[in-house]
Amino acid sequence: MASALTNLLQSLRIGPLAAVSKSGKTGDVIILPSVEKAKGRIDAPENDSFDDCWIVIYDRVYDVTHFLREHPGGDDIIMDHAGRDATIAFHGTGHSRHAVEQMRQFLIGQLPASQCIFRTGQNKVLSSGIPD
Ligand code: HEM
Repeated sequence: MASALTNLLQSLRIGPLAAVSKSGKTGDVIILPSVEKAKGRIDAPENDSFDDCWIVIYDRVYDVTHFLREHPGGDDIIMDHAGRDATIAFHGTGHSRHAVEQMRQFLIGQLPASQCIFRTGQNKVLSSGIPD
């Protein structure tokens, strides 16, 4: 029952990120192979604290731990979405092109294809304005 509820919350994108495990099986966040620093952190279960903060925006996973305190909109507003999907909040704020460019440096991974709602399996974005 607990897992059915977790699945429902995750499909609504309001639950915590799927646990990241070493197995890399479906349902896990896919860590970009090029991101060395992520490797040692793969066991971290939640990634929702000031010391370890990941958010999802447009199906991509960002490690914003070191950006939190520099964020022009404040750290608290990002912490409201820590370990969760922040797409609606990010989009609703109407971030500039500069903000979208800046976001790239924090990219560490992507949701599995089955959980992506802004991209096809071939990683093609489904609408303009979404970072490719
Ligand atoms: C990696 C992710 C993020 C980056 C790189 C980022 C970057 C920025 C930047 C550069 C600005 C200045 C205005 C602009 O250029 O658009 C800004 C403002 C703002 N951001 Fe973010 N942001 C991120 C995530 C978020 C999230 C998840 C929220 C959640 C609601 C958020 C809320 C805001 C708000 C409310 C402002 C307006 C601040 C003001 O004008 O007083 N941001 N952000």
